[in-house]
Amino acid sequence: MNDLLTIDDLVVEHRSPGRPVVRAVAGASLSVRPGEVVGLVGESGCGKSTLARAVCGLNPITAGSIDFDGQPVTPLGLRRRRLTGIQMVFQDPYASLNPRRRVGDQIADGLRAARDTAASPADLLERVGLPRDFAGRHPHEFSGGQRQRIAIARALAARPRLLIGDEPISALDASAQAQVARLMRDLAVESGAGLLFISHDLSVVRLIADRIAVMYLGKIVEVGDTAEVWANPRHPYTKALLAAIPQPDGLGVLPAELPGDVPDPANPPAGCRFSPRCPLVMDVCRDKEPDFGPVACWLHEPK
Ligand SMILES: Nc1ncnc2c1ncn2[C@@H]1O[C@H](COP(=O)(O)OP(=O)(O)OP(=O)(O)O)[C@@H](O)[C@H]1O
Repeated sequence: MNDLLTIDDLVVEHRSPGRPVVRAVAGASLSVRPGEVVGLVGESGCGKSTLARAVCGLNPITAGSIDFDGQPVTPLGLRRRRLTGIQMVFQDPYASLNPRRRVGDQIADGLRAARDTAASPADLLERVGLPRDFAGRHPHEFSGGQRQRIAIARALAARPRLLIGDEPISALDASAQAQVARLMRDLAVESGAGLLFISHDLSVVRLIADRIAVMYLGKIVEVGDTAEVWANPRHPYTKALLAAIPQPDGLGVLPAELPGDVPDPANPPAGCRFSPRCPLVMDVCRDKEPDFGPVACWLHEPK
């Protein structure tokens, strides 16, 4: 099946006056097929949001390309973006929903964008597991999990072919996290849309994703089928992320044997970006960047 989304060697830089250029995405490649759920994981600051925003046309591309449905994605206005069939669900549903408007009216915006006259906001609320009569209420009347369901209903109303969740569960209570993640997966798959699900929480991504892509300092360092990556992580960074999961004080915390913080993307290390923190570092790692997939590590160079 053809890809719905193809990201090829994407570079996205942030430039602000008087500050060094931040290469937040530094040559990342990734694809999503229709009906496929791809989980994008990595620590805070590794460039996940910048990548997602570039896919939506919200961040200009410095180099490389993004194709959606065979067409290049370029920075677009909101109206055009709706028409392209990409919808995003953000981390904080309270910030992304308008507090002054009834939720039914906000969902109706999406239905209008898709020129959908058959469905009603109440139908969408039902699809995300909420009572139909919530349509007349305002966002502040709901819990975080309910608000995120409303944001998902609004996104779905526009009939996206690609749904992007940018840390959509990280602001929710633990009890709501897996439910909301599963809901996004079920609704995307049911409608044949692709889902790019961004999270620093590998254990939730494991529950819903067909494939996992691991990002480190602007690069995808490993991509593979979820079960395979989970059972046999190959990049030392993926291993470290997985090893961090059982820690009781939170997920995504690197284990003690991995030294140092994530380096500054404005001043990345030479060679492999992970080399200063890698327990298996070799000489070649400090000299040459491993610019290949599916595992960008000199220990796993393709033959
Ligand atoms: N508008 C901006 N101007 C300058 N630097 C930016 C801007 N937005 C992001 N950055 C920097 O780019 C890098 C990647 O940020 P990004 O938000 O994409 O990462 P992330 O993985 O999504 O992190 P988080 O999970 O914390 O949102 C970070 O170093 C961040 O400080």
